Amino acid sequence: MSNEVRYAGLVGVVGRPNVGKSTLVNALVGEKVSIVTAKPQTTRHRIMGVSTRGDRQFVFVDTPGIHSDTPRRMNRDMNRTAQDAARDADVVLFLIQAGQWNEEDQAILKGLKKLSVPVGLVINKVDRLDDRKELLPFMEELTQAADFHFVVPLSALKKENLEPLMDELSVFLPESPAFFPADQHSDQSPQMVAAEVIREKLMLRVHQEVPYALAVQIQSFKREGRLRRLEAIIWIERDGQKGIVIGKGGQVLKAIGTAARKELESLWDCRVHLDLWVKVRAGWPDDPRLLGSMGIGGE
Ligand SMILES: Nc1nc2c(ncn2[C@@H]2O[C@H](COP(=O)(O)OP(=O)(O)OP(=O)(O)O)[C@@H](O)[C@H]2O)c(=O)[nH]1
Repeated sequence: MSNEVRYAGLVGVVGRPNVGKSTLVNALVGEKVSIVTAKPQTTRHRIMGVSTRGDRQFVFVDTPGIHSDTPRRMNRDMNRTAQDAARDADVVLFLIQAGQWNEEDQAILKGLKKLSVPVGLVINKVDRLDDRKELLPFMEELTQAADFHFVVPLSALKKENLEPLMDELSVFLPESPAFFPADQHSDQSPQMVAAEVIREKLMLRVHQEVPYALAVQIQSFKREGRLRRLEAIIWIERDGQKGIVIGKGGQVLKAIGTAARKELESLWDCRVHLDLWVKVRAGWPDDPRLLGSMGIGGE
């Protein structure tokens, strides 16, 4: 049997922040392509995860959470990316959390109804329900609210019920040659991966003290045989945040650097030398040039 790809398409993944979009894409693709933290709004780039199975290739467009209020430029850019992703897709997965339905979900559904793209509903985090019988009335209510092409309850975290979702999705892939080689799982450059991994380690350690106002820019990236040498800048908004990110005697920054280096070494299977610098630029979330250089929107 030939394994050549005959059907390939884009699967948009939308949903309010923190419903588990990144976790789902990572689980479906089978490796970590998008960073996951417990803090909402961690996904900024339009990251693709690619899964090739036999003659079918699924390209997941893992979008930032769609937000209803958008006071700052960064959020506006994120919103636009999310909507573009949904419009370009062959099929859209609308993620919600089991047992929860709020105004944000409602607003996203309203936006999706305007698109002429088929939408399937994914009810994630079913493992958090005390009693799975609660799912039935919840599913019934939602299927009355909209005409979804399919509804799949699952747990992205526990990797439960993922196969039925892939079966549903495969019907929507148009006839097309592959977009990516079968062994490729992501369209991200190593620089983007490095920036995301560093930002994940940062968020895990300092997000309570420095909410959102953090960005990572890779300043230089060099390959020297089996070593990759990176210099990265951590941008913060205020001088007062420097101490938090650096920590007493540089301890916090050192821990972040070590954690990021170890993860990159295992991802890339080579040695990594990582230098981190902390710099202040007031108002960076409103600076289109800086955002553009980090791959977040920009004009
Ligand atoms: N219990 C449980 N937790 C989950 C499940 N899926 C995701 N989570 C958790 O929910 C949190 C948010 O997951 P993400 O995948 O980052 O959510 P997201 O929708 O991509 O979030 P944004 O990037 O902010 O848009 C993380 O702490 C995940 O571990 C699930 O099936 N069950």
